[in-house]
Amino acid sequence: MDNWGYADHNGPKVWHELFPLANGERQSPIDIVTKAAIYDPSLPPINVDYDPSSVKLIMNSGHTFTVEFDDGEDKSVIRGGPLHGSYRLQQFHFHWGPCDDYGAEHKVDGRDYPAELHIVHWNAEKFSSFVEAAQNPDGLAVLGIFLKVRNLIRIHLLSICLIFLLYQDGKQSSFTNFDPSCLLPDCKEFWTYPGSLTIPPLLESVIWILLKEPIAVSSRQLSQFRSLFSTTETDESKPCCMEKNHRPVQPLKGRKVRASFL
Ligand SMILES: NS(=O)(=O)c1ccc(C(=O)NCC(F)(F)F)cc1
Ligand SMILES: [Zn+2]
Repeated sequence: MDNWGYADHNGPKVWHELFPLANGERQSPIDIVTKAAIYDPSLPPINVDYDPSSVKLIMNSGHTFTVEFDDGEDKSVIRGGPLHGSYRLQQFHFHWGPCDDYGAEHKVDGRDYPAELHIVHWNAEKFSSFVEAAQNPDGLAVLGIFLKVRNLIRIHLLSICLIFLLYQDGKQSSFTNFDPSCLLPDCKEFWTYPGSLTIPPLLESVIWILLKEPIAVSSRQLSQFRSLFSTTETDESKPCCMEKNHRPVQPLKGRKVRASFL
C-alpha cells in the first residue's frame, strides 16, 4: 500500500513532505482559464490509432482502477496535436469524487466535472521504457477527457464497469478486445499545456492534452466507481472504499495554455 492517499493525514496537502516536486514549476492539474488560452492555428489535429487487441488487463492500482495495454510495440499510438512523433498507449484510468458535483482533476473556468478519464501514453521513439520516459519533460502524453452525468447509459463505460464488477478478489482480471477510442467524444478540439503526473511521484514529464467536449456517463455508473473498492476491499484494515481520488488544481507559474480552436 502506498504511503500517500487522499485523506487529511496523507493527502495532497502533505504530499510535498515526501514528494518535494508537489511544489514544482509545472504541476497538474490546473484550472483552464479559457479566455487566457492562446489559439494556436499551427497545432495539427489529434490522431489516435488504437488496436483493440492490445488491451491486457484491468487492475486495482490502489487509488483508481487501471486498464493496461501491451506497450511492447507500436500497436496503439497517439500522434499530432502538440506531440512530436508517436506516443505509445500504456494505460487508462479515472478520477472521481464523493458525489456527482465534483471529482475531475482539471477545471474549466473554475467549473467542476464529476470525473475525468486519463489515457496515458509514452514517447517510445525517444525512450526505451515507460519509466525512463517518465523522467523526461517530453516523455509522457496524457489525453484528459471530462465526464459529465447524463442519464443515458454510455454503453462502453458501462461495459468497463461490468467487467470490473466481475473481478472479485482484488487481483487483476484480464479482458480482451477493448478499443479506448470508443470512449472519445466526436469533437477532438483540445487545450494543451506542459504539466505533471497528478499523483506521487508527481513527475514533471507530461504533455497534457485536454479535450473540450466531455463524454456522458450515468450517475449510477459513477456510483459504481465509488462502490467498487468497497466490494473488493475484503481486508478490513484497508480503507473501505475509494470515495475520491482527485488532486486540487495547482498554480500555473507562468505556463501558457494553448487551444486548438478559436
Ligand atoms: N493521473 S496521471 O497524471 O494521468 C498519472 C499517469 C501515470 C502515472 C504513473 O504511471 N505513475 C508511475 C510512475 F510513472 F512510475 F511514476 C501516474 C499518474
Ligand atoms: Zn490520472
